[in-house]
Amino acid sequence: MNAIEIHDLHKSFVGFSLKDVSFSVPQGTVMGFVGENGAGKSTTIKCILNLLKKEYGEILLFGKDAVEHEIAIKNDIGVVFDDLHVPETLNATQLDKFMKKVFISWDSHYYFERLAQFKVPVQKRVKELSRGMRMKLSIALALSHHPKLLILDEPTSGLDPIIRDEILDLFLAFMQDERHSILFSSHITSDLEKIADYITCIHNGEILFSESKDVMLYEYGIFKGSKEEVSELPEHAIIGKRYGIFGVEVLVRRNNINEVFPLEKPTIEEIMLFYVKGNVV
Ligand SMILES: Nc1ncnc2c1ncn2[C@@H]1O[C@H](COP(=O)(O)OP(=O)(O)OP(=O)(O)O)[C@@H](O)[C@H]1O
Repeated sequence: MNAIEIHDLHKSFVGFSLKDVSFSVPQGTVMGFVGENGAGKSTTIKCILNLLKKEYGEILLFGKDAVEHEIAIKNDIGVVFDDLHVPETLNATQLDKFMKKVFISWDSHYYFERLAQFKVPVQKRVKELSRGMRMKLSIALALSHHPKLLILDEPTSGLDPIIRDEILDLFLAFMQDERHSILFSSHITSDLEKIADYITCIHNGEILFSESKDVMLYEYGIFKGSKEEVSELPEHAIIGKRYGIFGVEVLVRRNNINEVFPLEKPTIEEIMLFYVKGNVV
């Protein structure tokens, strides 16, 4: 089963639209969601959560229509945005009382255990917490009603590498249960390299690719050479080209290329850059 299934999602603002966005997050997997600033990641996530009304298209969560079954489904979802959206004057203990009223499955014991594990002070008001602490509190809040799906919109942005690593470990621990799934939007592709099973890339409101990370890293290769050498590559194998002072870099699919061409292994960031900025002419 798919935790998330999106078919032909369309949503317009003045000067921007999501155009027939389709992709799925299989249950038990982590989907990395990448794209430039303004590509449409948050808009897609807000449509999934019904915080924005879609114009057309279908969004299924655990096989059920996300709008029709919104209230029942919300109990199975934990959400982390890039900042904590709760009243700033409350502390973590007061937030526990509030969350008990929101979620029937709210687990105070589990919540305070996570806060102790993350070393989040429970009496400090939200506005007095550092950014890393706020994000850890946000994650404790998202996890403590025992969701099956986490939807994360840039949860590690602006955090130092040590806290980011701790937070990624929390998500990996969450994924120990094979029924759990994560949709993880991020600009930090190295984070996704660590935890994602699939990568979906959006550009100008359109999905460029949605593929298995391992397959991508195995199937794609970068050829570096002169213009003459590059002209010998079969056109249909070329996904993108970047011209530099020392020659041309070309992203290709390995199985379309003769073995005589030496290929380097790309990173997710490079694959994304070639798709978005790579000029094929
Ligand atoms: N409520 C809104 N009203 C009008 N335009 C909006 C609204 N929300 C988003 N947009 C526009 O939609 C486009 C996509 O924005 P979105 O926030 O989805 O991008 P993003 O991929 O999440 O970007 P970032 O990585 O910077 O967070 C942008 O051009 C943005 O200005």
